[in-house]
Amino acid sequence: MAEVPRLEIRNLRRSFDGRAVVDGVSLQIMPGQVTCLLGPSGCGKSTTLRMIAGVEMQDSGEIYVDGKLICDTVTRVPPERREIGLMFQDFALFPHLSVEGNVAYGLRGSRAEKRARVEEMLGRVHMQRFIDMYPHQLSGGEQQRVALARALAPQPRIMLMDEPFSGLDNRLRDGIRDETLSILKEEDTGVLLVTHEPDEAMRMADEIALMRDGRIVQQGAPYNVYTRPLDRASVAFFSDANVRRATVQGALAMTPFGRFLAPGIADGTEVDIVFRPQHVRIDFDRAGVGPVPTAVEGTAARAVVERARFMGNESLVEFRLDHDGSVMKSTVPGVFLPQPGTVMWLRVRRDKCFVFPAGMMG
Ligand SMILES: Nc1ncnc2c1ncn2[C@@H]1O[C@H](COP(=O)(O)OP(=O)(O)OP(=O)(O)O)[C@@H](O)[C@H]1O
Repeated sequence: MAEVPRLEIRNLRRSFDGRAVVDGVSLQIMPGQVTCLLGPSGCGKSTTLRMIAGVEMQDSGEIYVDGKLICDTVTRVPPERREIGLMFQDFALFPHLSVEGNVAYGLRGSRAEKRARVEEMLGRVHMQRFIDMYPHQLSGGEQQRVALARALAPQPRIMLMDEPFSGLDNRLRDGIRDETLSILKEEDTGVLLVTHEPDEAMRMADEIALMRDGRIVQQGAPYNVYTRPLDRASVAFFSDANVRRATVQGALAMTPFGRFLAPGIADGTEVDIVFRPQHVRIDFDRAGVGPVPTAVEGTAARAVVERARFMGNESLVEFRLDHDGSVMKSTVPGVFLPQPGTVMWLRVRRDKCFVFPAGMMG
């Protein structure tokens, strides 16, 4: 028998003041699966999450948990009976309850059972020694970790998380994030995590649902969404992107980097050739001569270093192309800091670039 999704939403819609903020969103999350709803600010991610949580009512569409309808426009299971855990950025702890009281809230069983579960959960977020303290005695990051323990303690079937790690400093964030993921996977929870940070989505998600203007525009494994972007906006959302505009003639687009294939695109159409800085290949100038053209990397374009910055894991070098003075960015692993004014030759890997009709920003 086919496995039943932990969470399924069908065609959710919600408008505010006549504007569709969530415009027909459907998705399924299987047990133990983490799906990230990723998109720019204001695209409708939080509204989607709030409807699933039951704190916002949809105009239309259905929500199912383990195959059971919990909400459409007729049926409406109240939020507290949906067996959905919530971990929102502004989801405050109860100020009058101790850390123990907060984490035990919503737990069933004997006092001893509750205490054992509270200790286990606090241990997992490294907060055991704060068990008798009150929220006002904790830092923001510590409060967030207690909130996480509280959300995980009742073993919800589904966990909805809205930028849950954003208040933590970098060093803590990675550890808590990984620990949270492993708890959720162990307990077969389905997770829907909202973020506007591609790095966070890539790190956490089994599947990314890319959202824009109230719709899911692309969905798949992080690798697929990153390497097969839908349009120029999707490339630019994940990383810096270089763009060359060109006109198609005979299914080819001519650029200072040589020809690019543009199959199926009509003569005279303008296209944007989009490529990430890490796919620009740099060669040194040898007495005014660039490297020999190849099928994989095309023709080299002469360029001058504008500036170079060390970024930690890599260096970012900005070039100005001789051809038209446009700026191209390139990243190189490690330390590579050529002097401004240095002449170099740039090539673009054909298998790593994308050709989209011009102006297709989604
Ligand atoms: N109660 C409301 N009344 C009117 N407009 C609303 C309401 N709630 C949300 N909106 C609008 O709906 C749009 C989507 O909001 P939402 O919070 O879902 O976006 P988001 O993708 O989660 O953004 P962010 O990452 O900034 O939180 C925004 O333009 C917001 O102003």
